Amino acid sequence: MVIKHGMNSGFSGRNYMLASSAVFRRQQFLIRSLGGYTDHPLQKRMQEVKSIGGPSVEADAENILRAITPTLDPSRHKGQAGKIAVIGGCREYTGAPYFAAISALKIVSSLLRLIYIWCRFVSCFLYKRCCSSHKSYSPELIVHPILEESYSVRDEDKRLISGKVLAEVHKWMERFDCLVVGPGLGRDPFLLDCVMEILKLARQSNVPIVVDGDGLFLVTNSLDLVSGYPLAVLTPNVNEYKRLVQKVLGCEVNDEDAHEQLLFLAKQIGGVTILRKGKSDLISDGDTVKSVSIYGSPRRCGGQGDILSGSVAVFVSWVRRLILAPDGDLNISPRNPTVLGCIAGSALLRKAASIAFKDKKRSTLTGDIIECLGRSLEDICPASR
Ligand SMILES: NC(=O)C1=CN([C@@H]2O[C@H](COP(=O)(O)OP(=O)(O)OC[C@H]3O[C@@H](n4cnc5c(N)ncnc54)[C@H](O)[C@@H]3O)[C@@H](O)[C@H]2O)[C@@H](O)CC1
Ligand SMILES: Nc1ncnc2c1ncn2[C@@H]1O[C@H](COP(=O)(O)OP(=O)(O)OP(=O)(O)O)[C@@H](O)[C@H]1O
Ligand SMILES: [Mg+2]
Repeated sequence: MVIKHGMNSGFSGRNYMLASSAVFRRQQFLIRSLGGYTDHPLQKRMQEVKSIGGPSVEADAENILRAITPTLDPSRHKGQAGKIAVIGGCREYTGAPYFAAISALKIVSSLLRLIYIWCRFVSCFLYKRCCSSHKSYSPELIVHPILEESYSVRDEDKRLISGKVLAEVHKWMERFDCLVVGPGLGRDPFLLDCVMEILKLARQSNVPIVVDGDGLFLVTNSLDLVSGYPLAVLTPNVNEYKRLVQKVLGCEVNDEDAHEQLLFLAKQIGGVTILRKGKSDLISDGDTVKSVSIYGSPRRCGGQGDILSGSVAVFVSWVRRLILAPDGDLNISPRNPTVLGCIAGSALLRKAASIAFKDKKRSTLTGDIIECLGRSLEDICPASR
């Protein structure tokens, strides 16, 4: 089987050798772990996935979601539906990475159990608090409390500590199907330096990355981290988008020409995929613009963006697997997985939000929406199909 490269064209010399061997190892790993993923409906779903490029700006989101979602197959074992890592969390924001991780876990149901959260490690006391809060939210989450903030580390120890963090992440990197970077990460400079190295490592290993929350603060100030990487997805909210537009385009957000501006922004960042969250979610990879306007919820409780980032990560990894499947069509543009994943993630979240709102009205909270993810998925893509 021939696998097309070309996703890391920015590497040269020794870096290229290192990167390409990491890419090769990772592709081999993905193919090995695809066992059981070559079900008969795969061909049909591949055809459906290819039909995304229609002329309409409004995406055929529910059909895309159905085409991407693997059938439930008793012959599969845990982890075969994908492994997602969420890198985020700090003393203030323990909720955000949890929302992202539990959403990914709920969507893949019993097929995925390996979710990793890297949350900040400040001291034994905070380590216990941060770690135990995640564990008590859900014992199914696997938590790696390894990140630290500046004030808990002496200057002379910083190199050593960041080396240890990277070594720990490196052990797992090639097994991940997607990283979510940034929910509740905070803005501590030392912490962000470590995450910067993790992003570089993910890119060298060809792992898709969904950047959200404070991860967007980081990449907006260091665009090289994602620029030209087709497996990067940025999911800015209204403030994060404004900062991105100001930094990259040097102007203000223009809602009159929202589609053109988004297209240009994605192009300027070298073809990354941007999902601009709002009344309609707008998605562009610099080549095309799609929108998802499925009715959601008028309630704007904090945490819906975190659900979205976890959902997008799952769908991006599923499209990638479809593309890399031994019987799959490897000619699909490498950019497509991220656009398709964004469309599906957005559709799922918005439908879940609308179901939750019907029941809870003004008291709808993020937890209520997470509880409706299963029904949302079932409504669009029944488990019995
Ligand atoms: N329950 C939770 O733990 C939640 C945490 N969240 C996290 O909260 C963080 C902020 O997200 P928002 O959507 O509020 O971000 P926004 O950028 O929309 O708003 C944050 C506001 O606070 C300011 N700000 C934040 N940190 C600052 C700092 N260190 N120095 C100066 N100004 C600062 C920003 O400039 C902005 O005005 C993200 O990491 C996000 O993931 C949200 O996801 C909501 C849920
Ligand atoms: N005005 C709106 N009307 C309807 N839906 C919206 C609106 N704004 C956002 N959404 C939906 O809510 C989801 C989350 O977007 P939001 O702007 O709340 O993200 P966020 O601020 O990053 O959230 P978080 O609090 O998790 O950080 C989006 O996917 C979008 O579908
Ligand atoms: Mg957010």
